[in-house]
Amino acid sequence: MSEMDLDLRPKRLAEYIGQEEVKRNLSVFIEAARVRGEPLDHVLLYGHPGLGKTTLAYVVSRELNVNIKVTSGPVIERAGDLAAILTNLSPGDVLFIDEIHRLSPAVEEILYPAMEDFRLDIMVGQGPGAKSVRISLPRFTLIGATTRAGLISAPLRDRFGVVLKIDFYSVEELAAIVERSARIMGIDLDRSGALEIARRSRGTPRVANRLLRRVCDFALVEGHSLINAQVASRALGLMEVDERGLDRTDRRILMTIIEKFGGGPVGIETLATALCEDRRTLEDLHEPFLIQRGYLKRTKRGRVVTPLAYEHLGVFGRKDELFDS
Ligand SMILES: Nc1ncnc2c1ncn2[C@@H]1O[C@H](COP(=O)(O)OP(=O)(O)OP(=O)(O)O)[C@@H](O)[C@H]1O
Repeated sequence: MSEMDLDLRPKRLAEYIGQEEVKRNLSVFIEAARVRGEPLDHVLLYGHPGLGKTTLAYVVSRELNVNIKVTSGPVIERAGDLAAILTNLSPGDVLFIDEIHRLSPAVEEILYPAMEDFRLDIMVGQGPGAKSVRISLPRFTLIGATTRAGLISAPLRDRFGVVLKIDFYSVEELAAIVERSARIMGIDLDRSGALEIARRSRGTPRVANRLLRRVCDFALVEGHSLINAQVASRALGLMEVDERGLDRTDRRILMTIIEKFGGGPVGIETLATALCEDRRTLEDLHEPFLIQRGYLKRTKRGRVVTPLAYEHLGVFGRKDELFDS
């Protein structure tokens, strides 16, 4: 992550835009932990990539006035890696594990007693001489993040006292995020420009800030000192982000289902192969947005495009047979 991203991150709960219910819940739990002088209960955050889960974990640690250690599921390969991280925490610290659903079963196993009783049971040595050693840990708060709560094993999920869903943002909230970022970056952006970027940001702050930067590059090269709706719209048009926020890949996904698979249903693996895209990219980055906006449906037999997709792409054909009869 670049320095810029870190600078744009809100530092306090009050600066974190949107997610009102999540913030309300967290502030109560944070306050209660503070009054009791105890660490915050373990928190599981779930939501699509780029919605600000990592940002929120930093905010929570700052509100608690403790250190945060950041890692991710795939990085912790062996039980020993996790043991090293846990034994280095100070009392009250936050441990943030991104993509927590990707922890290996062996690592998950040692995480359970660490979360529940703040102890580690590890095997030392091999063969008949091997013995289990118990180490007590400082009381810490685990914040786990995952793209889908369903990907997490039930025993792990049950050990989180607080489970919070981070949702897509509204256009108004994204406009506020873009305006805040523009202020920090010293960019002249008016309300119409902010709304134009927000509308095309697929409900996601990470996308909003990325589009803001690209629009800004465009304005610089074209010599516009102020970013308004017109400048933003032209720049986003050149980037092939359409007025409903679909990018080239989104349109390619819908078009491929229509042209190669008669509108669907088609399985995700087959679709990924036809598109030469990684299945995870499709599932994590494109599908949730297309489904949420009603362009795509997930059925038992695979993915199906909706009449809205045909309409948006200006394609006619199977639509009538499929949906109107
Ligand atoms: N609720 C918010 N309010 C204000 N700014 C936000 C908010 N959420 C995210 N941002 C901004 O959006 C930028 C992009 O978010 P970023 O990609 O860092 O999210 P993230 O926390 O890594 O997401 P996730 O962990 O959910 O994938 C951040 O630098 C931050 O400035």
